[in-house]
Amino acid sequence: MEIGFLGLGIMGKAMAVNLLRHGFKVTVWNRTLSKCEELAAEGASIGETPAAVIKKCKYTIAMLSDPSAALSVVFDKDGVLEVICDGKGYIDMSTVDPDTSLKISEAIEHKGGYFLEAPVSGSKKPAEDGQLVILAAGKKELYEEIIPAFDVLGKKSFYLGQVGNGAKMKLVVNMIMGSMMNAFSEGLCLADRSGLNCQTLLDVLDLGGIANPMFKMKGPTMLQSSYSPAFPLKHQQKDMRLALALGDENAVSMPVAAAANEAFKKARSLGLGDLDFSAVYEAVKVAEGSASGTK
Ligand SMILES: NC(=O)C1=CN([C@@H]2O[C@H](COP(=O)(O)OP(=O)(O)OC[C@H]3O[C@@H](n4cnc5c(N)ncnc54)[C@H](OP(=O)(O)O)[C@@H]3O)[C@@H](O)[C@H]2O)C=CC1
Ligand SMILES: O=CC(=O)O
Repeated sequence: MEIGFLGLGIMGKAMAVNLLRHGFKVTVWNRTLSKCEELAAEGASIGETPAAVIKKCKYTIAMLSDPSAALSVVFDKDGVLEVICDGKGYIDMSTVDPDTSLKISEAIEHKGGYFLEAPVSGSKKPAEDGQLVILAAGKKELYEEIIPAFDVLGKKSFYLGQVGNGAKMKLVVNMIMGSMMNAFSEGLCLADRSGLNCQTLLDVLDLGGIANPMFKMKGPTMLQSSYSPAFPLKHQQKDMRLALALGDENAVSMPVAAAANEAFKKARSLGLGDLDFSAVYEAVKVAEGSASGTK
């Protein structure tokens, strides 16, 4: 199966490498074209534009930063829409809002192409290990045809029905994750400020009912203030913002998520947006520091 791949960031690069290592022929494109070289060394072909990739491949996957990137790659000059046609499939695995996905889906189907949204849960390591959880929605036939690739990229795929449902599911999951990361950061801060040993807190958490892989993986690096990006904080804040918009639309009150979003915004304003999302701990520490200073 020949697959096109648009977007070679943290996730896209790992996913494209996985496909190559499992015998897929892959043609890649990235806005910063130099990033394609590493993939070429793994055996990928390079497409000069998104349109060139679509032209060459029956199926093309996109893994881009946000709604504006996802729209730009489809609608701009030399974009997907210029050449997509009958019999071609476009699978957008970026985390975007349902409206963005729907806009892309309608434009592609209008040209005779097939569309699937398929955002993923799981970060850099699961992407490298082919252990993502895939949240697909859209054209069922395309979902069935692309399963061999999904089987390489993920440990489980869900087919969720109409376009928008994959985006919504992903935003709900990441809204919960971002809120948890904030509660965790506040807990670490409270333990520290009240004279407890934070490593002991991690050990206690890991043995109880709220043990989870995220606390286990991020806790030790957070205690070392080490935030090499697996999931960039700016993307987590984008997901909180999009989840809150979904809440607005459905009149769902989400005060916990709204507070978490503020903390991620604060972290961005401190220049932490390109670090891992666990760097929100630094923003929480700053907030707690100024609060205790005014006591
Ligand atoms: N990292 C993670 O743990 C996870 C991320 N996600 C989601 O996956 C998506 C990708 O994440 P990740 O790989 O971490 O992000 P990165 O920031 O590492 O990569 C973003 C990619 O988008 C491209 N891009 C950005 N803006 C544009 C634009 N205007 N036009 C064309 N291309 C553009 C970048 O190109 P360039 O190299 O030129 O900048 C790059 O290839 C995001 O939606 C994210 O929320 C989902 C699950 C986990
Ligand atoms: O979107 C991020 C993730 O870890 O999943």
